[in-house]
This record gives sequence, C-alpha cells and structure tokens, in this order.
Amino acid sequence: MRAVHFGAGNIGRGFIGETLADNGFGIDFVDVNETIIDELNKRGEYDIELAAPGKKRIHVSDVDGINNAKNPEKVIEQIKTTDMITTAIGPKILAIIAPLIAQGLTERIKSGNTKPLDVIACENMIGGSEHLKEEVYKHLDDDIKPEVDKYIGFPNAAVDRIVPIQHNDDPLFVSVEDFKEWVIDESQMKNKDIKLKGVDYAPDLEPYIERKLFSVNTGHATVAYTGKSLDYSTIGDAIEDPFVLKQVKRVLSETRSLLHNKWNKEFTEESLEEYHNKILSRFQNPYISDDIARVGRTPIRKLGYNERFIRPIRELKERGLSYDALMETVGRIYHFDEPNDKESVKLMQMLKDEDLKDVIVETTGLKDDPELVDEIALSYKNADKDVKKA
Ligand SMILES: NC(=O)C1=CN([C@@H]2O[C@H](COP(=O)(O)OP(=O)(O)OC[C@H]3O[C@@H](n4cnc5c(N)ncnc54)[C@H](O)[C@@H]3O)[C@@H](O)[C@H]2O)C=CC1
Ligand SMILES: O=P(O)(O)OC[C@H]1O[C@](O)(CO)[C@@H](O)[C@@H]1O
Repeated sequence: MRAVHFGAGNIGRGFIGETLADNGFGIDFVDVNETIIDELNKRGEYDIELAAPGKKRIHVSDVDGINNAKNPEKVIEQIKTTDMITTAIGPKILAIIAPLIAQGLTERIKSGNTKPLDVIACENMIGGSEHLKEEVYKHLDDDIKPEVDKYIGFPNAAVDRIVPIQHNDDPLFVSVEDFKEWVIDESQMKNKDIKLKGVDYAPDLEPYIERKLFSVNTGHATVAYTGKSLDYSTIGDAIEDPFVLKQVKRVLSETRSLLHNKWNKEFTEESLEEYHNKILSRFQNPYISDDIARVGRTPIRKLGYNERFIRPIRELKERGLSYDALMETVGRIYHFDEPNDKESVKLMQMLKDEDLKDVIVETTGLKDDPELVDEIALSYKNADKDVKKA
C-alpha cells in the first residue's frame, strides 16, 4: 500500500507519516522544501522522538519525496495508483495544491483505475477535506466530475498532536509530544476497507473537530496571545505565569459550556473537564519548547468567522452564555506584533491605516453583528490596561 502525503513538515512527518508507516504504507511526501525532499530521497527513512520521559524513538522507513514545484508530473503519476491521499500543509495552501490533485484524479480515472480513494485533509480547520474538495472540483472538467463523485471521497478529519518548530541538525528528525488523536468522518469515506490502526472513525466528525479546535487550539492560542502581551516568547514560560494560567482556564471553561450545551449526547461535563485538564498538562509539557510565534502564527486566519475564537463567541452569545474571557483574548490578538509573521505585519498595518471597526469586520467577518464588533473594539482598547493590572 502507498500514500501520497502533501506537506512533509512537522505534523506531516511527525504524525501522519508515523501513522501511515505503522499501518504498512510506503509514503510519497510532496513538498516544495528542497532540503527535506532531497534528504527523504537520499535516505528513504527518518526518526521521530517522543518528547516524554524515556524519549522513545520511532523509525519510519519506505518514504520518498517529490518536489511539486519542480516535478508535478511525478505527483500525478503517483496519484494514479495510490491507495490514499493525505495533507498537512496549512489551510491556505489547500487551494494552491488543488489543481495538481485535480489533474492526478483525472488521470487516475482516465487510466481506468476505479479503486475507491479517500483524500483526507489533516489541517486545523472545520471541514478541511470538504474545503479541499470544493477547490479540487473547480479544476475538474464537467465530464469527469460524476466519476470523481463515484470513486473519490473527501472525509473530514481532526488531528491532534503538538509538534513544535524543530531546531535539529538532521532536517528530517522530529520531536513530538506523546499524545496523539486522529479522527476521520467515516460517513464521507469511499474506501471503508482501509481502516488505519491508531485512527478513530466517527459517524459524524462535527462534535469531535469542534471539541478539538475549541479546546486545544483555542486554549493554546490563548496562552500564546496572553503570554505575548506579557512579553513571554515560549508557551512553557507563559503558562507558568498565574495570570496566563488563569486566563486559559477561564477560556476553556467558556468553551466547555458551549461544547456541553451543544453536544451533551456526545460529551458529559466530567469528560470535557478531564479532556481540558489533560490539555493543560500538554501545554505544560517540560519536554517541549514551543514558540509563542508558532502557536499565535497567522493571527488574521485565527480571527476568522469559523475559527477558534469568533465561532465559539458567536455560538455562546446565541445561547445567552458567557464569553468574557474569550473576548478578552480576541482583544489581545490585535496586539500580536510579530515582525516575521506576514499576517501579523499586515494586521498591524491595517490598524494603522484603517478605522478600528472596519478592521474588526474585515478580519472576523462579523458584518451582521455590530454589538460584537463594539465589544471587540472595547476589548482591543482594554487589552493593554488588563495586562498591566495583572
Ligand atoms: N504542528 C502541529 O502541532 C499541528 C499542525 N496541524 C496542522 O497541520 C498543518 C501543517 O502544520 P505544520 O506541520 O505545523 O507546518 P509546517 O510548516 O511544519 O509544514 C507545512 C509544510 O508544507 C509545505 N508547503 C507549504 N506550501 C507548499 C506548497 N505550495 N506545496 C507543497 N508543500 C508546501 C512546507 O514546505 C512545509 O514543509 C497546518 O494546517 C496545521 O494547522 C494540525 C495539528 C497539529
Ligand atoms: O496550526 P495553527 O492552526 O496555526 O495552530 C497551531 C496549533 O497547532 C497545534 O500545534 C496542534 O493542533 C496546536 O497546539 C496549536 O494551537
């Protein structure tokens, strides 16, 4: 069995690669990073280390690399016969790789390969594979679409494992946390014969992706933005500050109330509390050094309408539940000044050039909720004051 995996970065090598290899897959990693691709081809293997007591090593073999910028034909060739396609490349890059996936699927169908195939986007976003599907379909000819409908699935997925930016001499080596969770929406799969060990299959992914995004990602980003406002540069240092710890606990208690209200058949209050306590201990993992710049990266994306802050705020408001702590964190996002992060630089410039409320509407998509826009504006103005009070 072989898989084509787009994005040979931290989560690609450090989680998806590990799981596929453990299930007997050979992996064709697709990436534009020449160093990584060359090294994958030279060695055909790499190592993962668990950032936990004992520092267990995991060896991944039968891998190679394809540079999609230089050798797109080879990607198409592999898609023609592959058994699975996965991505961990970043939500915004999905639209960029979609034309190549469309070409590969077209060639696959035209070659007579009607074996069902699933394309699974493993990104931190709600509806990642469905979004990729929409992007791919924009590049398919009308006559091929019914065939793709028939044989190609785009099941949504949630992946959870903290893999910080790596600072190793070996460009393939990756240190990852011990915890891992990968859930795939079984109802959207076309090839149900391939069930990976180490992966959970859910009849409906929505509760699981929301639980993950509004817990791990909302919580981690809260530590990043609150920590940044207090001048910390790592998650580990920030969460040792009682003010930051209290803030993330308040935020998680708000998202917990939403998750329980919305998904009470799936999750009990106790199970959510246990889940959140586990997450806090993962943020405090002394074996991992994670940069605030990474966890807070791309702040404009993270302010999105369906993203980890605005969506829970909207849904808590609809239900008449409290979202004060989430709102405080949102105010701090607009102060996230990271000169190496293009979106942060853009956000800082927008705040200089435009009216504050226009920037809020543009970044959050809250054009129909002036009340929330006012609250965010106030939170932005209070953000400095709040922090000084701490
Ligand atoms: N790092 C983590 O802890 C987790 C990350 N994720 C998600 O996984 C995705 C990837 O994140 P990371 O692995 O952390 O990022 P990363 O930056 O380590 O990896 C992304 C890879 O995509 C490659 N890439 C970028 N543009 C490309 C293009 N046009 N064509 C081919 N390759 C391209 C980059 O060269 C890089 O190797 C993101 O959506 C993230 O939200 C999900 C769960 C955990
Ligand atoms: O990849 P994004 O969406 O920028 O967010 C970074 C997130 O990835 C993770 O490392 C894993 O989900 C989180 O810890 C962190 O919140």
